[in-house]
Amino acid sequence: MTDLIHVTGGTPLNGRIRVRGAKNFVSKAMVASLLGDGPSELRNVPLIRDVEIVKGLLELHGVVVDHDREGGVLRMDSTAVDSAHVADIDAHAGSSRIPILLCGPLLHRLGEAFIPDLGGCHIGDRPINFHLDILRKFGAVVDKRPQGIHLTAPNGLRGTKIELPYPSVGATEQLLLTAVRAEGVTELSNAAIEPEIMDLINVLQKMGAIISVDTDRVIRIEGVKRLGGFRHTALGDRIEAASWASAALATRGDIFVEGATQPEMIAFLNTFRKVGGEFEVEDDGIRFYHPGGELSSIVLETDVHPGFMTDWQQPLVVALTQATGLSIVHETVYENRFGFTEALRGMGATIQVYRECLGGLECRFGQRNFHHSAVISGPTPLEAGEITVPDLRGGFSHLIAALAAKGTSTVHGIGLIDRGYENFTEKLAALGADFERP
Ligand SMILES: CC(=O)N[C@H]1[C@@H](OP(=O)(O)OP(=O)(O)OC[C@H]2O[C@@H](n3ccc(=O)[nH]c3=O)[C@H](O)[C@@H]2O)O[C@H](CO)[C@@H](O)[C@@H]1O
Ligand SMILES: C=C(OP(=O)(O)O)C(=O)O
Repeated sequence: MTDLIHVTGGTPLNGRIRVRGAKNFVSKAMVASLLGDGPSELRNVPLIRDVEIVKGLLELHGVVVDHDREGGVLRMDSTAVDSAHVADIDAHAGSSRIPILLCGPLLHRLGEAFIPDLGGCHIGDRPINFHLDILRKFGAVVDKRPQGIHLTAPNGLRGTKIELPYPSVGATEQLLLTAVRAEGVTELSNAAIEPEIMDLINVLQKMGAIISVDTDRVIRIEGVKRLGGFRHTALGDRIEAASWASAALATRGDIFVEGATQPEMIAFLNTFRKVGGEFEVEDDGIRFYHPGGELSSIVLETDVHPGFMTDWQQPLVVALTQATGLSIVHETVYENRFGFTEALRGMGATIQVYRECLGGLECRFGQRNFHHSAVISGPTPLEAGEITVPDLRGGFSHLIAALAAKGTSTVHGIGLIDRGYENFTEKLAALGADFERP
């Protein structure tokens, strides 16, 4: 298969598809298995590239992984974890952001860790200063080398008190994965509380950890000496669900997303309704549909949970090109997440990006040189284009634009989409899309 897809747009997407476990949880639960003495079993695992990447990382460290791909079950046995394979792990440089989360588990298991340069979507600088500050506070010694970061813990890891400058998802996970086996008590203030983090806490508690979460973003962990394995079914992927919902809206379609769940999508559902989309929540999923007539423009700010998440922003912006009036979107989580709008402009969308904060939320990017607000004027018919995928969600957004556009578009670099969307071409086919992946 080549890395491109030809899409002939203009057909509403109609039908039923299924989403499985969340990319942003499954990969972390896989890392958690490294902390356990016994075997772990994770169910509802999607076939996405990030799972393959983390499987490779675990295997490199001696974890025996059995993957029932169709059944979506991963069995991970970390009994034989024995070395950090410093040279080999370099092969994972640039693959995803997950390697940084191996620090705590490897320091506990081996007293040493080597982390190659990270990958992930290019939607901002994505520094790891919070991660390294956390690890240092636990007592780790961090040595930055040209090809990555080497960590040791000569005196073991000890519980600590930390306040995050910003409720970072990854840094909160870093702290959890390190604190559960550190000596003593750890307290984190200004923690991220995304549903994927709560499910990671579920996993860690099943393994034997003692963790409490207060309503004011404070997480407290009492370190324990050993953890066992876990058996767990991953929560569904609310980003994938929202992406298909946005595709239904942009193509005037009707999609039932099996596996989508309401509690994790409250903020998205509110916004979807304000734009004019309709939805019906069922026990096994959510039906998202365009009810006919015009869509409404909205004012939207992305935020940490329980706000409107940044990963929902890009697919929804495509639907907003079809709404009547001016929509304003203020991106407050990443400084550079509107790059994908350039291709949309090339397809006929009217989108202007601004350095200013167009919204009321306090944001870290306001007085700096980042185009992090967008004004979308609609409705604008979209014309087919030749597009190159910039990042995971931006790529899916381009796909939606091509599906909504008149004519045949060519989307290059769709391999990036496989990182977070399971079998998306099969799902497109099930929804009646007209496309060819040569
Ligand atoms: C694999 C995974 O789960 N990825 C998700 C995770 O990314 P990730 O965990 O990388 O995102 P963070 O929540 O850490 O990042 C949020 C903000 O904090 C900043 N920051 C973060 C860490 C740090 O050490 N220093 C720092 O300045 C980042 O640059 C960004 O501006 O949460 C994001 C926010 O919901 C999602 O968009 C990503 O899909
Ligand atoms: C930004 C994302 O992922 P990552 O952190 O893996 O780059 C995403 O899932 O949209």
